[in-house]
Amino acid sequence: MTTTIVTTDRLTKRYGDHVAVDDVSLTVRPGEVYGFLGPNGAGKTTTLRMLLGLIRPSGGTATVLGHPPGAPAAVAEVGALIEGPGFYPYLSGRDNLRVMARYRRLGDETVDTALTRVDLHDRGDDAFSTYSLGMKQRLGVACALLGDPELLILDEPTNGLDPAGMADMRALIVALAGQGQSVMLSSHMLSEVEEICDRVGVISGGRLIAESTVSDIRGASTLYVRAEPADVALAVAMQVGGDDAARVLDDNGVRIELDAGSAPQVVRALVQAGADVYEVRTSERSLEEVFFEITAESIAGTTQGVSR
Ligand SMILES: Nc1ncnc2c1ncn2[C@@H]1O[C@H](COP(=O)(O)OP(=O)(O)OP(=O)(O)O)[C@@H](O)[C@H]1O
Repeated sequence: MTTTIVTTDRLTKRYGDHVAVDDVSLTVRPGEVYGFLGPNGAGKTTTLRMLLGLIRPSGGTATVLGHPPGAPAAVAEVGALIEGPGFYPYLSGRDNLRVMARYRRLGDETVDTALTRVDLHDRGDDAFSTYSLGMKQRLGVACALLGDPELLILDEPTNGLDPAGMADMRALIVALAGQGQSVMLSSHMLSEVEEICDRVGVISGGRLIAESTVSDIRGASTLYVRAEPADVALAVAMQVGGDDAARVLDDNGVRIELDAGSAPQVVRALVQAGADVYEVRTSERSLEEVFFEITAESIAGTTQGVSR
């Protein structure tokens, strides 16, 4: 059995002077949903295209299911939805998939299985042009599922979908992972992927700046305290959590970088200091907040090195 599904080692792609993907080393493990996150232009699609063997790296290496990208053994076991699949508008969804299946020398039965897995079986005989955007995107996933590949690579699968379409796509990805498929998907919509990914890699300006589980990346939960006077609350927070752990928020609340277990200690200290405590709760940073923090730090740290 393969112990890693995808590994890259200092994978790099340059276009002239521009480094689109810069020394990226990442790992996708069996059975996981891996979110590849980054703002527009971060290098997600370029990385995925290298993993699919569609473009050649300028440096570094990648292994997909134990093979070099694009090797026949890798191609046979990877299904991809990248940059909008091209379908014939006048053919039915089923016939579009049959065209693809025959091209890949797969039997027609794989078409029915794929249509069922994306919940399009009942609409399979309707023309592609009559499909909603969400259905078109699901047909793209069905196309990637032909031949039951071990790994699915989905580039921005929720892009352009309405909230209901996004929810359907999320549920589909979770269901596929539940059936044992490893999934690597890219997104710039963090709120989208935090619910469904086991681990995420964050890319910014071509560099992988974090790779971990969603909860590790989000970090420890923090305590939010609203007490008056605010300056007393801040002093207490600094005393309990240390000078750098506490700050006053716009609403006069105080945020303390302490785990939830410290709440009783903080409340006791506030009361002893004569503060009136109105609210104490734990607040987890959303992935969105963390993402902006770490991408901003990464951009600030590399601005001098960025060529335009
Ligand atoms: N063929 C190319 N020639 C020159 N530059 C390119 C080429 N392909 C991509 N780039 C540049 O490489 C960088 C990364 O692009 P890429 O499409 O991988 O980003 P992305 O993270 O997928 O962004 P998006 O979410 O907008 O698709 C961008 O600055 C892009 O302009």
